[in-house]
Amino acid sequence: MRPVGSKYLLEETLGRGATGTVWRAQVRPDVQVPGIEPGRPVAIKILREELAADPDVVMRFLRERSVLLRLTHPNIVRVRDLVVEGELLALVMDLVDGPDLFRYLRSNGPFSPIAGALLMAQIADALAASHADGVVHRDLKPANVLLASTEVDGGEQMHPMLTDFGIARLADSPGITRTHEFVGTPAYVAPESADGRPQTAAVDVYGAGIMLYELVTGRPPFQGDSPVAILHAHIAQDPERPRTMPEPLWTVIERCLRKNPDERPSAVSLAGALRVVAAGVGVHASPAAVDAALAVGALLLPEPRPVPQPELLQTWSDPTQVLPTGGYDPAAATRMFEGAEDRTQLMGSQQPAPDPTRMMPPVPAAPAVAQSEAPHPWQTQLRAARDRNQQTEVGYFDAQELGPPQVAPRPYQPYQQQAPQPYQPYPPQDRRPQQQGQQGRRPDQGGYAQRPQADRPPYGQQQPPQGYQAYPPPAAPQPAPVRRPEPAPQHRPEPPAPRPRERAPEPVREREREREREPRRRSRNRMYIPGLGCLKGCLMVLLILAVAGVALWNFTPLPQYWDDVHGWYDSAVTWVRSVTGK
Ligand SMILES: Nc1ncnc2c1ncn2[C@@H]1O[C@H](COP(=O)(O)OP(=O)(O)OP(=O)(O)O)[C@@H](O)[C@H]1O
Repeated sequence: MRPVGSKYLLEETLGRGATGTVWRAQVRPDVQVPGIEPGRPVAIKILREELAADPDVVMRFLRERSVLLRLTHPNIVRVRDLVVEGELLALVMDLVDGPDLFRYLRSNGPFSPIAGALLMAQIADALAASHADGVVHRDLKPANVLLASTEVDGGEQMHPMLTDFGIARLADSPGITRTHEFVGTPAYVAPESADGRPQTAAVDVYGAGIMLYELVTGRPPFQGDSPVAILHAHIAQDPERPRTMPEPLWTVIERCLRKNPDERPSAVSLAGALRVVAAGVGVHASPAAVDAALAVGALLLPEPRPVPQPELLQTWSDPTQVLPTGGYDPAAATRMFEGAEDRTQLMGSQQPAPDPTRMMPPVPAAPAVAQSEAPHPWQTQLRAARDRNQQTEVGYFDAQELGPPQVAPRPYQPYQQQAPQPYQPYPPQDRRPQQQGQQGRRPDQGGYAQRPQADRPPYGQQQPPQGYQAYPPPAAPQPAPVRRPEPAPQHRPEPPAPRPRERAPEPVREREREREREPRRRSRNRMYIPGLGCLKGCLMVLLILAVAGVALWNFTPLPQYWDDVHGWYDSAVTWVRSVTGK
């Protein structure tokens, strides 16, 4: 077993992501770590060297450790320790014995609407808890949900656990992303993140909407040939309702995927709404449950105006201050900072403005880069997007290679203009796992869709909106559009203030400057030919075989053997002929 830091022994690699490698590990026998029972295996995420070497990341790591350590919820993978020793930056977590949701989806196919809604409700619970604690996840995706299996009533039930809290924030460091990089996963990135606008808790709700869509359909709603195209789609495209998606579930997804973060529900209301939907789309749902599900739009209330959290703001305005850590004494981590005044000074000189969203304050700008030199957020975001759609991206993306957007922004279409898609019952071959012990029943046993439309009260008489505009039913023609039309070429209607792009300097000089200060740039394949690697391998094997054949023929007695074999063959033929007389 390989020692790591002074307290842990690594056993085996569990997986590798963009931000680090996760190991199965255990505490050294001679060491006591509060919260970790001796001998209990743990998972350790060792952050990439590049991150660990960045003073800003280290500083964030130290400042956020108390928040991460106290983040406790049944659906959140518990962080037990943060290690900062020398060049090592690592998070010690509870080990979850089970696949991640990404892998599960790939091997088992999509979930039924009920199972998907119930699973996401638990993830929304975890988000609600973390948002209440001032932590935005920022990289919600199936790969960051681990599925532990728990025993319930003698059977196994999947228990989703959200992991990787804070990692996206750590990786989104000026030192790391200074040269126009982007942290996130293109398929799950909220429009405001792609656009370089402030990220609040609403980015997680957007990610939850994307995940929910993917859970029940098997694919995310926005796709494209490249990360750039996907980012464009997040900003400019409206999601389309799949024909088999139950109306209440679509209402929830559509609200989570609103382009305007203020129109998205809070995580708390999302969790509640999903449970109402799960209870009302089952085949044996009671009429009252069906009605409640149909009126779910009224439950999707946005985040109330957040109150600044004094403790967090205080900590953030004074980076040298350490929050109480709830019994845990991360002395090793703190020691690392002794004598590192420069870093502290650097952060201290950038006091972030209090963030009214109660979330962690925005990433401070790199002091070395003057505002006038800063690239437009689009350059920043798009350059960083790379070719893998599912992994968190911390990459370099050259704006010169972007060219025009690959997904042409669609003109806005009010919801009512879309062809109404009648609700279809779930396909009978639905084979998705149902969460045991929940209200959900197999969809193929009749139900939600079979309730006559006439039984339902008219929409106007359903639960009134509670301080938030209810989403109109897709089938009912409404004269007024739900959302404001947005002019297609500019993705946002407002900006009264000049956009950063307009303030950006002349692009050629900008690119030259960036090239000078971009030591980490790697060469990129300009063209990707599928199967080229395999073809090259085959040709190489053929070449080696040919060379080996020539060598054998010329430098061994093989020709002699060949002549002998020939001779034997001729003799045999002659003998056969003489025997048969032919
Ligand atoms: N606490 C844990 N217990 C068990 N396995 C874990 C734990 N955390 C992560 N893993 C496994 O380790 C692998 C890598 O995790 P990691 O978070 O680095 O991957 P990722 O989410 O794909 O990466 P990234 O978010 O950086 O793109 C995953 O396959 C996951 O299943």
